[in-house]
Amino acid sequence: MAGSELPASNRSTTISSSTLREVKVEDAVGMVLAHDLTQIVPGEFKGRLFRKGHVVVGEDIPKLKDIGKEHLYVIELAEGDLHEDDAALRMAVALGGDNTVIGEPHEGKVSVKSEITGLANISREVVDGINRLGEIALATVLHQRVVRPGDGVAATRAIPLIVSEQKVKEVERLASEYRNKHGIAPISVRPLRSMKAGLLTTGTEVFTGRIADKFGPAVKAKLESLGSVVAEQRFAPDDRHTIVNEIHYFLKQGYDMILVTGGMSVDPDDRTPGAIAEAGTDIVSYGTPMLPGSMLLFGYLRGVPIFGLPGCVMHDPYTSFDVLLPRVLAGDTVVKEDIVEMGYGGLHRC
Ligand SMILES: Nc1nc2c(c(=O)[nH]1)N[C@H]1C(S)=C(S)[C@@H](COP(=O)(O)OP(=O)(O)OC[C@H]3O[C@@H](n4cnc5c(N)ncnc54)[C@H](O)[C@@H]3O)O[C@H]1N2
Ligand code: MOO
Repeated sequence: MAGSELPASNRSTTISSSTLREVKVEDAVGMVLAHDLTQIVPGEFKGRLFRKGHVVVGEDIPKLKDIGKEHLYVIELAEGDLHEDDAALRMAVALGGDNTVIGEPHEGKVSVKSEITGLANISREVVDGINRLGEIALATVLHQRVVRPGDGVAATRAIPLIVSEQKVKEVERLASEYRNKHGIAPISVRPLRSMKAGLLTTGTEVFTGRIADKFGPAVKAKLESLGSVVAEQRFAPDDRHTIVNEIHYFLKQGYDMILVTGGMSVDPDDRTPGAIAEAGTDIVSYGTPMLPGSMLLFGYLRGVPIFGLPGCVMHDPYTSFDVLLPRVLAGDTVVKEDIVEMGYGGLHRC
């Protein structure tokens, strides 16, 4: 029942059986705003100028005109329809789970934020299924991304001002189907365990003191930023036998993880991959399809995760180590297919 032939002040639109009636801003004094109104001043401000529920007063009129509003809506919601804020909120409540917190509706949007440092668990299947429905939108970070307290993990949004409740019920159905099947919400954050690592730094140039060690501080900082520690660091020359012995020493100490740095590439003095294998490691992969970090080795030595860390981990903030370390800390068993999948989207720097 769109009435475009009527004067603007009387114009109304019907969505499902709800009605949106347009009122000229000059006639809107005393009226309650039906939704948040946004102002954008590039480089200065983007946000809510007026909040849903605000009662319009005379001095609002020039401000409303400044943001391009000549008319405001009066909403008469029909049974079975939802206001954008309520739709976005119900979606977020249905989707958000462990270690997430849901924000207040804002301009038809609700954010789901992380409460902890952890690994985002995002079901791509659920996200795509929801975005196929139309009229509603769900944007998320990538699955397995490290998030910090307060980081956004997802945001829900209603596209029109009024959304059929059926759409939201379908979101709720998809979310609860996922929860029943996987025992976790489709959008959640998995905590990281605190692990103690043994760190072996190889390289004759470092062992003999020709150059100062730069790997130790870098690896310690990476672990500490995720709540773990390097419990002990030791040094070895580029000698396979010594490296094997040092790895076995760490194993005996009962550390949760063993890290070996340097000597991971193609030179004759690069003894680390051979030594890790000789120590008895079940190698999941030597080589990862990600740059930087392509020469990384990952395996398990009697169940203990062991990494061979190539040179770039020393100086690059985001390498294959920064992808795999949080997976290990989250308690995942890393398999070959996890490594295979790192190549798609894995080019960060070369
Ligand atoms: N021809 C090829 N060259 C390179 C390849 C390749 O496949 N073919 N791979 C490249 C990649 S990727 C990496 S990463 C680097 C280095 O790999 P390595 O792990 O073998 O590193 P190193 O040879 O042991 O050392 C390289 C460089 O870094 C210095 N270093 C090592 N450890 C320390 C330390 N603890 N503190 C300070 N500095 C350290 C070392 O002295 C060397 O200057 O290889 C590429 N090349
Ligand atoms: O393993 Mo290299 O570290 O890709 O740069």
